[in-house]
Amino acid sequence: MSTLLEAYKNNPLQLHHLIPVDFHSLRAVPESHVWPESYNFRPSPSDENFSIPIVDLADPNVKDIVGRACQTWGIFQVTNHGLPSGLLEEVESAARRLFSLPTEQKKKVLRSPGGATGYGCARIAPFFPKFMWHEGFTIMGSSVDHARVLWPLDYKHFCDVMDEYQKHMKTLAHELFLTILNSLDLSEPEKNWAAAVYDSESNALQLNSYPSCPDPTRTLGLAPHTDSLLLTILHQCETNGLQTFRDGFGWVSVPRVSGALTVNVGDLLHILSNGRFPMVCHRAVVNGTRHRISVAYFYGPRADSVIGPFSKLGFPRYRTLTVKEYIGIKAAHLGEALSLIAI
Ligand SMILES: O=C(O)CCC(=O)C(=O)O
Ligand SMILES: [Fe+2]
Repeated sequence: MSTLLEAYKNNPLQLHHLIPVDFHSLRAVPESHVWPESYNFRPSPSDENFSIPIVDLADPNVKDIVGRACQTWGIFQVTNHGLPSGLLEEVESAARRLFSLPTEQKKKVLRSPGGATGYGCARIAPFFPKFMWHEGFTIMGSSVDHARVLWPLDYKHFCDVMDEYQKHMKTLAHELFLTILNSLDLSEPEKNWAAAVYDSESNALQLNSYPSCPDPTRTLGLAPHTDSLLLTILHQCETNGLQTFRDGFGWVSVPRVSGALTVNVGDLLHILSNGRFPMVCHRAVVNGTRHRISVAYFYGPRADSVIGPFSKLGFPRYRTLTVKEYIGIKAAHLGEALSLIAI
């Protein structure tokens, strides 16, 4: 758990990068949130032969299918993931309840400048010239301290839903991680070692809110980034908005498939795979009429684990370092982090 917290403490944010504007009071997109046209928010024209893989986790060949999806795209959607029915709807409605609170109330649980949990702008904000049409709420472990402030008499339901969701995400993420390890050509000891050492410890649940926007073609919900840990499992609730960058093609939409979850490779898994799994640069666009919610679960290893390319995957492209060190480099350099550890 100390991973993210320590890295963030050393890279505190300024208040203007921490407090989202009151989106509901805006009738137009303010200059501060207008992004240059070079960001071109429209995805490349869709092509049926060029869409994100959908993987049925009950498929007997799941190991090969997931391995191929990680290598070709680094991002895929999963069905038959075993989440109890109703939990996806419950987490969405709990998130909506939070974001529909008055701004002054949400600010009572504002993330501290060097903190990791609570309400605020996306952590990547300082790396970009414009502000994002986004507000977020980050949970690591229990959400009870913040929920008690938000709903002094009625916080339990929110906490129960978040606990239950995290419990199921942890199980699913670990299963996916084992499937991915099995798909790689590793020795048995190396595989077993990785499965034990990298079992989830540094996890975070990120609730994202993208209020409906008067001019969605001029602003961005979440700027292009890669996720830092091993794997991310994303629930896009109701409204599309996620896009992923594909070399030689451009931005590709990741349309939501009802009941499916989106999985993407994070930086640490890219490093472990010695670059075999591509970096997954992605972003979120906003909607003109709908208030979009997404819920991201970040799955990562213990802070003190040492991470480096698996020895069977060729000459190492990255140096070996602790997870804590990598997260610190990412917090200070964002998109440059991987090149800073390249050999
Ligand atoms: O909202 C989305 O579709 C993307 C969210 C995301 O990339 C993140 O939380 O890291
Ligand atoms: Fe992300």
